[in-house]
Amino acid sequence: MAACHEINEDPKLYQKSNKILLMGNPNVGKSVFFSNLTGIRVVSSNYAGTTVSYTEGTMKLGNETYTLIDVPGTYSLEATSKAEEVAVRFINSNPAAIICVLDATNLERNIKLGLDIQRYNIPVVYALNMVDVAKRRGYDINLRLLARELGAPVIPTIAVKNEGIDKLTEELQKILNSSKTTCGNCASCPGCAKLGMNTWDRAREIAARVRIKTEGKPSFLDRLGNSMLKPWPGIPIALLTIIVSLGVIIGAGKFLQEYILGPLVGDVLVPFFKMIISYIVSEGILHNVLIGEYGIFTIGLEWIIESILPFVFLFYVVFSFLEDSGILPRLSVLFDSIMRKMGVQGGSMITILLGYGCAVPAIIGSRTATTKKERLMISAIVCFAVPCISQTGALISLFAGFSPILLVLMFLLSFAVMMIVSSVLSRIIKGKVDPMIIEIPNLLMPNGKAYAKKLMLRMKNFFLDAEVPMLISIVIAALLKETGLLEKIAVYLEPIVSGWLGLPRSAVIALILGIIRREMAVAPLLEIEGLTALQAFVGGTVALLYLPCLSVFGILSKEFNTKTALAISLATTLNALLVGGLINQLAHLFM
Ligand SMILES: Nc1nc2c(ncn2[C@@H]2O[C@H](COP(=O)(O)OP(=O)(O)OP(=O)(O)O)[C@@H](O)[C@H]2O)c(=O)[nH]1
Ligand SMILES: [Mg+2]
Repeated sequence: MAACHEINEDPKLYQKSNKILLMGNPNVGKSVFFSNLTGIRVVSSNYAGTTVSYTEGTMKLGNETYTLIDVPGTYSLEATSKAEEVAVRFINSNPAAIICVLDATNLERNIKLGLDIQRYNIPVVYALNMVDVAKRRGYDINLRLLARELGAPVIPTIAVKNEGIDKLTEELQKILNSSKTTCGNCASCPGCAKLGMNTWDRAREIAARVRIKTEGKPSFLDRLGNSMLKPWPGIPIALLTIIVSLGVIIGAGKFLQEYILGPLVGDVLVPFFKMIISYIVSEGILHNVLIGEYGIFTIGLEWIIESILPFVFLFYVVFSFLEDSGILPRLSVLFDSIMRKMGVQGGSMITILLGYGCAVPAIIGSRTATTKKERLMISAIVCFAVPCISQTGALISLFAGFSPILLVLMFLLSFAVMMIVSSVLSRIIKGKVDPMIIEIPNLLMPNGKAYAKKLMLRMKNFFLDAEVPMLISIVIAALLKETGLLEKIAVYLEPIVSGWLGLPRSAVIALILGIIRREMAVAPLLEIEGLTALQAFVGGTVALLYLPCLSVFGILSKEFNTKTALAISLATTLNALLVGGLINQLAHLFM
């Protein structure tokens, strides 16, 4: 999903009239509301900081059309991160109204933000979301009292089930049509009467008054959620989660590859396209680009559908479950001390894990980091040592012909590189990393519909954003081969490719195409006959550590600057060639 989290900061949007802002603390359900109200699918996950830039959509209320904006979550209106800066900029941009989403299970800090927003004198309606989880935890909320304190309507909602949305839009319409704003300084409403009081104290006091305890025992999910935070049984559960996740991705992926997609490609699709295209296009370059050795309909289908797709699909099946259940932030707490050794805080683990899907959303996701140093550290770690899932799929396919131990060794090697690179960078990069601040969300059973929609969104993004550049790189491969250019380039790179890395000369194409897409640094190796286990390992190592693809280069330039993107690209390439070459040379020395 190369560019699926594309950010689009259009300054004109801040000036637009008729804006309605969806605001609130992180992880309260704003993006689910946004999808429900606009019909536009955006990613929502059960941890703070899913939306780090905004998304806009249109929404009709009566005869009026409004621009609804999914604003990044914010704990306060004093921006402490890049994502929060966006929220503050929006509230100061003269919106027509705000839908402030409150999490019923975290009343104090949600009411605190609600009170802060109240002071802006903008028409607001509060959605008290996650009332189902509050009920599970054994309490209700006195809505009338809360509405009185906040000086605006409060509507109970369960966003994932679309409950309460109609009532919410009805109230929204009413407040937009009335001239009354939330709270001026009227001295008669409870809010203004207590204006002198510290907002935190007021929020605490209101939360205590509106919460009504209904029944005793916490549910199984709440008890499990709490115990997962302690080393016992948290660490065994975490390890089991990791093993099961990898087992599903690799095991089920190989099954899909071997028994379903492999035969589909090899026995049905490739012969079918070969037959049709041979009939239409006669021998020549076009014929070879389409169905030749590096043809789109031969190798393209094989690499994309057979070697990569099963792993991408299963990665998102597993990862989306981990995201929506609230397991990931719990893993971050348990692994905080390891992450600290790498010079980042535990919470950044989620962002780095995102990189195992694709580096682009991980780099954008680093916007939630509270210091520039941490943002740079996360982005660099992802570029240096985290393979994207397409590349992992290609690596699994490459090592399938040898031993699964190679795959384990490759991942151990990437962790070692990650530790070394991060400890060096944490010394080089100036600045500081804040102590861990991570919000632990409720443990949730993912909502089936929301989960399926997210999976579909991610697969759609994979096909649109990742596969187009991959097809382009296959065309380039075919052209390089057909025009004889590949041979000419290979001569220049031979000392590195064959001399230093010990790879066959034809592996040069992997280094060229790897610039466009990460998995393309591996895929051509699948086609080389007679590759030894050592060559496969060295080739895989170079590919894994090699420079990030073009989309990553683009996002690094955008999020930081071109100098940073160039520095990271150069450093990763040198590192890849150095480590790959050393493995080859040492292996020859000892074997
Ligand atoms: N049980 C339950 N889950 C909900 C409800 N609303 C949202 N969720 C889940 O809560 C999680 C957070 O939802 P998001 O829409 O990503 O939250 P957000 O406010 O956009 O979060 P940020 O983008 O991080 O600020 C997701 O896993 C949703 O599926 C609800 O009413 N009940
Ligand atoms: Mg969101």
